[in-house]
Amino acid sequence: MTVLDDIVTGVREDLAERRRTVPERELRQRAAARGPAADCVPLLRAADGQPRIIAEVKRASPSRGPLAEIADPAALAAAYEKGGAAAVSVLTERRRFGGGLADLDAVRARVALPVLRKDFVVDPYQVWEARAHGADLVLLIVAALEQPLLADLSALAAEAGLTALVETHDEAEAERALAAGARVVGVNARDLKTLRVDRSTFGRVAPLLPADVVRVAESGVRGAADVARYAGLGADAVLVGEALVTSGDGAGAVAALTPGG
Ligand SMILES: O=C(O)c1ccccc1NCC(=O)[C@H](O)[C@H](O)COP(=O)(O)O
Repeated sequence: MTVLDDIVTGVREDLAERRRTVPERELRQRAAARGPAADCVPLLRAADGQPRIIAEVKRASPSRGPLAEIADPAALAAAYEKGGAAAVSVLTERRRFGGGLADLDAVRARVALPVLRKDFVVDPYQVWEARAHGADLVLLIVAALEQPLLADLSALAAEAGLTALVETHDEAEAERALAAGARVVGVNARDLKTLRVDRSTFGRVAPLLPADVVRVAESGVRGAADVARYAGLGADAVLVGEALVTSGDGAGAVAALTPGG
């Protein structure tokens, strides 16, 4: 079993439990009551050659184990906002990342920025759940989804008013993301089988993406030099987790990623 399979198995078990407590129709009502989500495409497009920073609330990970005690995720998100982040990503997967919907609720209540629900979305229920809890964006991982389900979840995200960040790891997955209608495509440098980070992945995959697609470089960003290199390769936005949560200064660490920005 791959790490991804293992994570998704746990996600499905946790999801079954939540579904017993909160029916999907209630989530749809709560999503509708939220009103429109942020229009994320323009907000994530690079401006004047400066990529946007998507700053992540990440407690732990399969590749690195526990990363940081985040006692107050809302305060961390507010620090990211102060430092100039364009959006906040919140990992809501519980078993391997230590996250949860409570983190999403707390962050949503504190910041005005677009918020990404970062999870392993494999069921329409999770899309409604994302919007019901105030997310503006939802992650769809191509490697975790057969093409018809990827297309269905992309369409459902749009119906729920969410922007889908469709995550890819190679050229074939980029083709699948585009075929599913993605307008925001992530290229994740972390291989989901080995968990190794290969920062050359973005340079191979991004040229396949049309100019009107927002390109997001994900994972393994250690500092401003990595951000600048991704900017040179055409990244609109860069998603950063570990380097920020381990910095001890969320605002300063975000600001330092784009020193000229
Ligand atoms: O972070 C992991 O170990 C991981 C393992 C398996 C699937 C996903 C994983 N991470 C999710 C992410 O995509 C990252 O949290 C995100 O891109 C930020 O990465 P980093 O800056 O390297 O923390």
